[in-house]
Amino acid sequence: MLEIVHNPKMEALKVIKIGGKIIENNALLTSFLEDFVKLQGPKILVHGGGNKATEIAGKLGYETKMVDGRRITDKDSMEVITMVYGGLLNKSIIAKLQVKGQNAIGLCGADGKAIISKRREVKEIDYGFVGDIERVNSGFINSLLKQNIVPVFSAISCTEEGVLLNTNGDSVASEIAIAMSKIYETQLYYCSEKKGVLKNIEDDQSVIAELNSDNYKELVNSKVITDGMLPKLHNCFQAIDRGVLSVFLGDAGLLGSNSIHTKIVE
Ligand SMILES: Nc1ncnc2c1ncn2[C@@H]1O[C@H](COP(=O)(O)OP(=O)(O)O)[C@@H](O)[C@H]1O
Ligand SMILES: CC(=O)N[C@@H](CCC(=O)OP(=O)(O)O)C(=O)O
Repeated sequence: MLEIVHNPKMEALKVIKIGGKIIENNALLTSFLEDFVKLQGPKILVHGGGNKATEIAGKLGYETKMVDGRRITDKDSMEVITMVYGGLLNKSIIAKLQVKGQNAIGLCGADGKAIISKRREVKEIDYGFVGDIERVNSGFINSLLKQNIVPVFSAISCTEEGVLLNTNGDSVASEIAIAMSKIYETQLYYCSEKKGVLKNIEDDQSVIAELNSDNYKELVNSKVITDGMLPKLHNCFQAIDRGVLSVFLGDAGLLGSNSIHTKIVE
């Protein structure tokens, strides 16, 4: 594995991802955004919104199919995704941040050619318009940070040919954090409905304080870690292996003081 030497002279950057279960709960979203606004220094927000996309698709008469926590995204679903993630959710979050005095700009991967991806190859499953990230335009993102504008990314990337692709929000956050690590000492935070990785999914207090890759593999094999937590933790360890200084998982209160959480360690 590549040895990563952190440069203490680099400025700190925080990349924070919030899941759809926080966005759809107004009280949770408001208290999260209050903590987010209070964070000093450069910061980037990434948001999901899977549940809202499923709800709106249902109202339009489209059925949603998920495989291993990933959405099968046909042409109709991709139109819903673009409207819901890139429009409704992204712009609502921006409006809430502006009211709290935080200047922010809402983006998807096509804006500023920020996140370029490739359509996922069809193997056993055809995921449709789903993208795997190839590169992140760290220079463009940094130009926004230097103007004290907070970039807020939805979970949409774009191919070189200009095709918008639905992209896992956790992967968007980790790939941005990895790319920005060349310029900043980057910390990555995943805020979801649970306080962290749980030893027992039935017990919300059973948070594992520190998780390394060996414990992680054991917990996957013993099926303690399942569903959306699988791709999330894969992204966490990718980030740590590829230059991100630290990674934390917690709930909507993760940015507040004294919150219980899981720290990913090497
Ligand atoms: N061991 C575990 N600890 C915590 N959550 C887990 C665990 N195993 C599975 N999960 C599930 O993973 C979910 C988090 O993933 P996901 O739904 O993709 O988050 P989000 O959409 O909020 O980013 C939790 O809500 C929980 O249902
Ligand atoms: C390819 C894929 O599955 N993309 C996700 C992107 C949204 C997301 O990640 O939302 P949460 O963080 O709320 O789960 C989806 O459409 O559900």
